[in-house]
Amino acid sequence: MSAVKICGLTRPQDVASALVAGARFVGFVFFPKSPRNVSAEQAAALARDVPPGIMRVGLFVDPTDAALTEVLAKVPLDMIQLHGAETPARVTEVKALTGLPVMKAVGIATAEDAEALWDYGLVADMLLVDAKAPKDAVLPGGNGVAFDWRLLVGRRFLKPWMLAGGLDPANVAQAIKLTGASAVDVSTGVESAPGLKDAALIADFIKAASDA
Ligand SMILES: O=C(O)c1ccccc1NCC(=O)[C@H](O)[C@H](O)COP(=O)(O)O
Repeated sequence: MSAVKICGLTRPQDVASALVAGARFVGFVFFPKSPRNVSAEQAAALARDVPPGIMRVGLFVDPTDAALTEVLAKVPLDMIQLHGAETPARVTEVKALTGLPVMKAVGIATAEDAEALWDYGLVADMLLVDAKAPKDAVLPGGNGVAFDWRLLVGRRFLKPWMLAGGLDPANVAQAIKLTGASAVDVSTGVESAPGLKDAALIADFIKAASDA
């Protein structure tokens, strides 16, 4: 049974759908170019109704210290997700600055990309193994693109990790079986439109992940 993170939540009803269906992580995107971007005030309202034990994850892309501090002053987050080009040293800095666990996203397209997982595993608390963004993409993640999951077969990880990238209710069981992922992350695959989650797709996704 894999734990599920539903990322890019923007509406109270979507947070409720994720919680009712059994999500263990909920993600809020702080990246103005994203259709899933939320302000600190919006995120604070969304995060307030999340019960203890469910991880509230704030997703940032190459954030400044000031940006992190400003959001954390308003939003009760449990984990920081770094989804930009942050170096291992920056991951360490963000952990120290925020006092929160950090999950570092690593984009994978080739076996060489996957090698970076080792260095980030030395410093991050968790790894998000995601597809590398397409060259012309505006967003560094959340593009609904999958990578070749066979690149992970037999790979050892230094830290707990989540599989992401182009997952949906139809393919998540196969992805879990192939990679052995004990946690999975989805955004696009449970949306009716960018930034708008679909309750039935969320429920189908979590059931498929739980049954895998
Ligand atoms: O979702 C966004 O808009 C976004 C913007 C900038 C960086 C990352 C972003 N999303 C990442 C995620 O939602 C997930 O952590 C993951 O990559 C899954 O995305 P998807 O392929 O859409 O399921």
